[in-house]
Parts: sequence; structure tokens; C-alpha cells
Amino acid sequence: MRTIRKVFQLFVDKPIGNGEVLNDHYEVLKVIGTGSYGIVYLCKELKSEENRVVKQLRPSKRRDKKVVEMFENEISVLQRLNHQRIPIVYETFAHNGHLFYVMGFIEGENLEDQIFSGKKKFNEKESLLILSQLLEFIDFLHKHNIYHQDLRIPNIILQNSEIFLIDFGLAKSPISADLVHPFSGSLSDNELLEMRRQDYYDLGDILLYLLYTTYSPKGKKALPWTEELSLEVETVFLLKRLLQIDEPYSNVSEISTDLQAALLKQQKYIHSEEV
Ligand SMILES: Nc1ncnc2c1ncn2[C@@H]1O[C@H](COP(=O)(O)OP(=O)(O)OP(=O)(O)O)[C@@H](O)[C@H]1O
Repeated sequence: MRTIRKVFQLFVDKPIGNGEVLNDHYEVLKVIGTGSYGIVYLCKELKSEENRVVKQLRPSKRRDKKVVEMFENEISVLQRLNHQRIPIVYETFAHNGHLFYVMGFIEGENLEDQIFSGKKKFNEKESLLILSQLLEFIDFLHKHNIYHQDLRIPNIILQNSEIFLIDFGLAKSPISADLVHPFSGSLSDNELLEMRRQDYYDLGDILLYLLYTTYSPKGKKALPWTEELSLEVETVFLLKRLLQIDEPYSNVSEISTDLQAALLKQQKYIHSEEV
């Protein structure tokens, strides 16, 4: 039964071919990503000749209410945000009964592809600097009452050394009544704290991922990260609180203070090497 469903999905979710024009405006150049609920195309907008990204709701999911809600939620959240490193939404449309939305194209590769296909490595300082950029995003989003809830390496695009954030399908926003994924009524302080902490936890997870890019196993036995990685105490302190092993953080400024201390240590380390 499962195999039949998979074959059906493969057949139904066959991406639109290169060269096809969507909504009279967008010529499909290639598929640049396939996620759990979307097929993502790089397109040329025919009037301006600029690149755009068109995301299609997977045809096999278009009757799945939850998935349609996620798709609509993503559009709604992106439309509310105005940040130069979060894609803007140009328009939404239906084409041959399929749902699409158009957003800005971010050149660069996502962190997952850079790490696994590109074998990119991040040392401790570089990892902390990426965390610092991510923290700015989180601060910006939380100040707009938006909680990403899906911060993962495939959802972060690195362009030169600047990061961009994508994939807001699971984002939550407690104040907006127009979101399809919203919370009706107000949330308690505890529930808001939980949502903030989920994003902080994900930051810790990403930091750990980046730090492991320079790790090569020394023996067969897997050890806890605190033993496998040789990190400065400030970085370990920060990670343990982000990952809620030690007292979890309650706000961005607490994280920022500890992150600055961890970065300062990297600075000192570099200076002492120079002497
Ligand atoms: N605006 C964009 N600019 C450039 N590349 C993009 C853009 N949006 C998405 N992509 C690429 O397409 C991939 C899939 O996009 P996205 O994560 O939005 O799809 P999804 O269906 O929500 O995936 P998931 O199952 O991971 O949630 C991304 O990892 C990224 O490489």
C-alpha cells in the first residue's frame, strides 16, 4: 500500500518541465528544491527578465487540509515581513488547478547542501558568527510576534558570508487573525515563552551542526558532544543553555550577552596567536 502511494506521489508530483511558462509570466528554468510540501522552481520573469522563485504546492498534497494551511500560512507570514534577507512575496496564482506563489530569488546554497555536498567546514568563530546573524533574525521575528519553529540548516541560505532565512510554513503568529495557522485568542506568557525557546533550541542545534563540520572521529565509540568537540568554555556554556541542558534562555538579550563573551574569547585567541 505504501509503495503504491509512493509511486502515485512520484507520478502526480512530477515537476513542471523547463521552458514551460506559468501564469503567462514565469518561464521555468529549473527545479531548485523539493521539500515535503513544495516544489521550488527557479524562473525568469519575462517582462523584467529577473530571476524569481516560484513555489508550487505538491499536487499530491493539495487535498491535505493541513498542508494547504501550511502553504497559505507561509505566504501570509512572508507578506507581513519586510526584511532584506527574507524573501519578499510578489504574487500568488493558480495554474491548471495547482497553487503557486512567487518570491524573490536568493542566490547561494542552503547550509545543508554546503555542508553535505560542498563539504564546507565552519570553525568555532565562523559558527558563532553565523549564530550571531541568526540571532538577529530571531530577534526581528519575535519582535513582530512571529515564531519560526522550523529553523534548520536546509532553511538557511548562505550567500558569501551573509545568511538568508526561508521556509516559514510552520511559523506561528499569536496576534494575527488573518493567518490560517494562528492561535485564536491570546496566549499565556508561558506558551509564548515555549515558542521562543523552541526557536532558541533550534539555534543551538544549528550551532552544534556547524561545529561538527570540523570534527573527525578518533575512535569507534561515539562520545557526547562535550567530549568530542574541543570548544572554549564560553561556547559550551552558550550551547548548553540553548539546548536546555542547563537553564534555558528566556530572551534574546541573555543569549546575546553569552554569545558576545564566546566571540570575545575567539578574538583573544586569535590575538594571542598573532603575538
Ligand atoms: N527564495 C528562495 N531563493 C533561493 N532558493 C530557495 C528559495 N526558496 C527555497 N529555495 C530552495 O528550495 C529548497 C526547498 O525550499 P523550502 O524549504 O521552502 O521547501 P519545503 O517544501 O518547505 O521544504 P521542507 O520539506 O524542508 O519544509 C530550499 O532548501 C532552497 O534550497
